[in-house]
Order: sequence, then C-alpha cells, then structure tokens
Amino acid sequence: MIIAVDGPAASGKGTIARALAKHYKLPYLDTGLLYRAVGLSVQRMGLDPEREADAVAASAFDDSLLEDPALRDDETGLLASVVSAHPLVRAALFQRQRRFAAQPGGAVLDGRDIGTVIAPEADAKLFVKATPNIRAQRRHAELQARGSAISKDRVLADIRARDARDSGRSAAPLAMAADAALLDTSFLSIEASVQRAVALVDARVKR
Ligand SMILES: Nc1ncnc2c1ncn2[C@@H]1O[C@H](COP(=O)(O)OP(=O)(O)OP(=O)(O)O)[C@@H](O)[C@H]1O
Ligand SMILES: Nc1ccn([C@@H]2O[C@H](COP(=O)(O)O)[C@@H](O)[C@H]2O)c(=O)n1
Repeated sequence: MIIAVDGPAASGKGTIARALAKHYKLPYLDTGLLYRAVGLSVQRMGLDPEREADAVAASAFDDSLLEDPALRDDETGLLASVVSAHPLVRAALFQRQRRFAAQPGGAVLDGRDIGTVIAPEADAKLFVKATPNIRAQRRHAELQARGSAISKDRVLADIRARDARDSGRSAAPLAMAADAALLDTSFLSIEASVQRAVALVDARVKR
C-alpha cells in the first residue's frame, strides 16, 4: 500500500505520515528532507540557491547530511523552497523518491507533490492543512524547544513566503490531488489528527 501525504509547511503532515507508517508497518520517507539537504549543501558550498546549475551541483549531497540537525532550521526550510523550484533539482531527486514509493509492500511519503507527481497511483492520498497562524505557533514552539531565539512573527512570515513559493512555482507546485482526502488539523490534537488520518486511509483502501 502506498500512502501519499501532502500539505504546506508545518501543517502536521510529517507527524501524521510517521504515525501512519507505524500503524500500517510501512517504511517512511520525509521528502522535504531531501530538498532541505540540497538547500543546506548550496549554502555550505558557497553557491547561489537561485541559480539552477548551482542547485543541481548541490543535489549530489552525501547521505550523511540527512542526519544533520541544521536541516531542521527555519533558514534551511527557506533555502529548500528556493532550490525546489528548479525543475532540474526536482528531476535529480525524482528517481530516489519514486523507487522508495514503488518498493515491494509499499511506503508512506510526505511532501508537496507526492499524490500528484511522485506516486499518482497511491492507494490513499491525504492533503493536510492548518491555518498559517496555527502552523506558525506550532513551528515556533518546536524551534524554541530546540534552543532557537527566532520570533513567532518571523516564523509566520517565513511560512507565508514558503507557501507562496511552493504553490506558485511552475514545476510540481504544492497542490491537492483531485482524489486526495482533506484533513484540517487546525483544531485537532496530534492524537485526534492521527486517528482521523487512519480512518481516512482505511476508508480509501476499503472502497
Ligand atoms: N495536531 C497538532 N496539534 C499540535 N501540534 C501539532 C499537531 N500536528 C503537528 N504538530 C506539531 O507541529 C509541528 C509541525 O508538525 P510537522 O513537523 O509534522 O509538520 P510538517 O508539515 O511535516 O512540517 P514541514 O513542512 O516543515 O516538514 C511539530 O512540532 C509537531 O509536533
Ligand atoms: N515533495 C516536496 C517536499 C518538499 N519540497 C520543498 O522543500 C521545502 C522543505 O520541505 P518541508 O516538508 O521540510 O517543509 C518545502 O518548502 C518545499 O519547497 C518540495 O518542493 N517537494
């Protein structure tokens, strides 16, 4: 079974996708981490994230980078949203995601284009959303817990900038697949969101 979980920044899709993977005993891939790794590599190589050729050069990152805590920084999320708009960066990361999705037994993947581009054949697709303010509040609390001094206003502005870039780009923009189920987590606890997600997946799979 392939489960595709898409949605905007800090909507809770990773939390839900990880819980679904545990519930259905499936491997899980956070595809945002791959774009974050390209963004962080570009920066560390002293290259320009806006230049497609520079971002492509950074796409051949060493997998050990995927363990780097700096990937979770707010700034890295912004860099990721810049490099991910380049079609050749998306092409460089495509096969890896596709292979993960198509492995025997299935998988859970979360990102922006899983239900539309990476695994359009997914058995269940969820589109997770929450209001920008609630997303900023949750992400701010998470960053503070990690020792960051970033303000909530900054986090909200960065989330809005990422939403605009991710939805407005021409290459695989953030979009809800026509056959996805919408899950608004704005007023749901983590436990309630996961319960709802499992119910939605069960309903899709039994159809
Ligand atoms: N329903 C919820 N209620 C309260 N907090 C939540 C809920 N869902 C997720 N969170 C918290 O909100 C933050 C963002 O969630 P998460 O990392 O799952 O979002 P995401 O969509 O995967 O983010 P990103 O796009 O940056 O990868 C985390 O700190 C998480 O624990
Ligand atoms: N399938 C995807 C996943 C992510 N992106 C881009 O990466 C940024 C960081 O992703 P997070 O899930 O960690 O927030 C995101 O803002 C997107 O620009 C993508 O394009 N496609």
